[in-house]
Amino acid sequence: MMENIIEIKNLKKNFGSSNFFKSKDSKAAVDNISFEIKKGEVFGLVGESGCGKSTTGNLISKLLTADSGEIIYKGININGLKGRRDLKEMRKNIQMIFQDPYHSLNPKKNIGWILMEPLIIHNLYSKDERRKKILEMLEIAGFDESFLSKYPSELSGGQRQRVAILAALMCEPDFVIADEAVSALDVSVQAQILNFMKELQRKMGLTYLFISHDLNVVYYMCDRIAVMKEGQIVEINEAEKLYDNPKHPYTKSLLGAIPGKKAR
Ligand SMILES: Nc1ncnc2c1ncn2[C@@H]1O[C@H](COP(=O)(O)OP(=O)(O)OP(=O)(O)O)[C@@H](O)[C@H]1O
Repeated sequence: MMENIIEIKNLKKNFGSSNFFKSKDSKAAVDNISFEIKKGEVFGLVGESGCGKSTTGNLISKLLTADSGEIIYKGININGLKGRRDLKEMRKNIQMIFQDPYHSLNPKKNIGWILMEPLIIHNLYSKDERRKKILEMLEIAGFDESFLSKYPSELSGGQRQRVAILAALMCEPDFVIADEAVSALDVSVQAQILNFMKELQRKMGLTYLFISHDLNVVYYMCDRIAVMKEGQIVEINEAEKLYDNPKHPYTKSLLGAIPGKKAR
């Protein structure tokens, strides 16, 4: 039995700012969801725009604070975590990759700086070791050393996303939340980035929460998939089973919207 790296229990987030303004039927963005992700798994979260996928990712990474529920990461409820040191340690171990590498990379800094920064923030390694680590990561991405002095504006969209991914992985997290990680890229580049993420997963023993509105992309990447609708999870199953034999009408309608279901 594989152990769980994360367990989500009855997680809830309502953006209504105060009880006074909250109408009775205001819907929670994340409405009492529960699921668990096993160590080494790629777990997909799929659903239409506005269903609460990003909010879920942001709650788990603690960019947002949940109203209620538990986020149990390696046995500890991080929803209740307040201490600065505990939070910092958690932020090292749980990293996010976002949709838009144009905005997530600092345009004024070169790639060497961008990859060095996380190591400095978390005070990891000596100077020499940092350089070694950066070169090691560059090699995995297929970049040579000259890349370090380049600026984000000199890179293609796919190269930028690779750099953003490397930056997220510099501190060797074990759990990575990828929120629409390939949605901003040309279709021709998407597969390369997905394969790159798979390769990194194998090499670094990562677990992914992979968020996307694109069921084909999720199917390609994931071991198990949760389908989200209006803040709730309506179905969770192994990717193959969910794709071939959807149970919930909403999953069926999502699949029905795919012109030609792709094989993986
Ligand atoms: N910071 C916020 N303040 C108020 N409402 C928000 C905020 N963030 C999200 N929402 C609302 O919460 C709901 C869920 O949004 P969320 O971004 O999580 O959905 P999503 O499935 O990720 O969609 P998308 O892919 O379009 O981002 C939406 O109704 C959205 O308008």
